[in-house]
Amino acid sequence: MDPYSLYFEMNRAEWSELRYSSTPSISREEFDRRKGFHDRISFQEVEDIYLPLSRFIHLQASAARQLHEASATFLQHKREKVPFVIGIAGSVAVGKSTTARLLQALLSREPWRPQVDLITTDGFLFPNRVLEERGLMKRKGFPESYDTKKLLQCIRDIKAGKPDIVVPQYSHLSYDIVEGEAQLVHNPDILIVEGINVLQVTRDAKVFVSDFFDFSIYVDADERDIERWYVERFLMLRDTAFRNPQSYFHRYASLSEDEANHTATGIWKEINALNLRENIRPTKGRAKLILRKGPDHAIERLFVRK
Ligand SMILES: Nc1ncnc2c1ncn2[C@@H]1O[C@H](COP(=O)(O)OP(=O)(O)OP(=O)(O)O)[C@@H](O)[C@H]1O
Ligand SMILES: CC(C)(CO)[C@@H](O)C(=O)NCCC(=O)O
Repeated sequence: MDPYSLYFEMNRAEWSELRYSSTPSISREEFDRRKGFHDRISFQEVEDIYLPLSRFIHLQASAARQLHEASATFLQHKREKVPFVIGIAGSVAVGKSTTARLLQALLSREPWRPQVDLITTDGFLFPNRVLEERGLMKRKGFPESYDTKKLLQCIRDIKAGKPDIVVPQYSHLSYDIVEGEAQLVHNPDILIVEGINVLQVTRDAKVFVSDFFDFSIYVDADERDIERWYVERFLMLRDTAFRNPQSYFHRYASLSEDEANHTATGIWKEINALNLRENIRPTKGRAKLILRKGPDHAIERLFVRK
């Protein structure tokens, strides 16, 4: 079975042609001004890939709103604001957070000025205390390490338009849930849910997070490239965040480059690569859009569900 037969395949050149029908554009000045808007993403990448993508999602959201209005009129019900929910899945270190933050910024610039909120499923990991009790500290990111019931309830409530939904927060610095900290989601126009597990289904559940998605994206790349990005990020963190005594990985700050390489490769192989193969990559074919990156993070091919 060809897993891609359900998709329109487009290469970078074909996709980037779409930017000519994609308003509003963004100037170099605005791009430079909005630091943090793009992390390490190049202006070219935003112009060629992410502007048409924002436009494409805007189109999907508008169509969903129109359909909702038509249904409400037909049913003689008052129409309500229903958030358009987008899931972003993919491996650890493939660039989900970066893609999610950029899309959040671009979508909120669309002419209808939607309120776009972004949450990550990291906040639904069990706290380390629970993971330790259950012997799951080396299974962080695997399905059993998440409070999936709580995650489902939260997405369901947001999709139902309930106000002030509380999303727990995870800190990569302390490598744990931050007790007493929360993000409040107040009935946004668009909600982006980013996380390795957002397209997962389990045999024992009857409802899945993706049942509440209107659109979904899988960020894909060659496993060897993702491993390299993971190790590069680890090395970068060794020189920055790990230096902070509050960091769970503070002990890694004093590693030599070779030792850090070895440690990061070990964590990748023992935890994240296993999870990618067993639980994350098998969900790729459930996404409405697959973004396929090349070795330098540039998107080379896109697969859009027919
Ligand atoms: N488009 C891009 N261009 C250049 N670098 C990028 C791009 N996207 C991500 N990166 C880099 O790749 C690394 C991983 O990115 P990011 O943190 O967004 O991944 P993630 O999938 O959210 O990871 P995790 O699941 O571990 O939180 C980071 O060092 C980031 O700066
Ligand atoms: C929090 C997750 C699971 C997902 O973002 C990931 O970043 C993680 O911590 N994985 C466990 C192994 C590691 O430390 O990379």
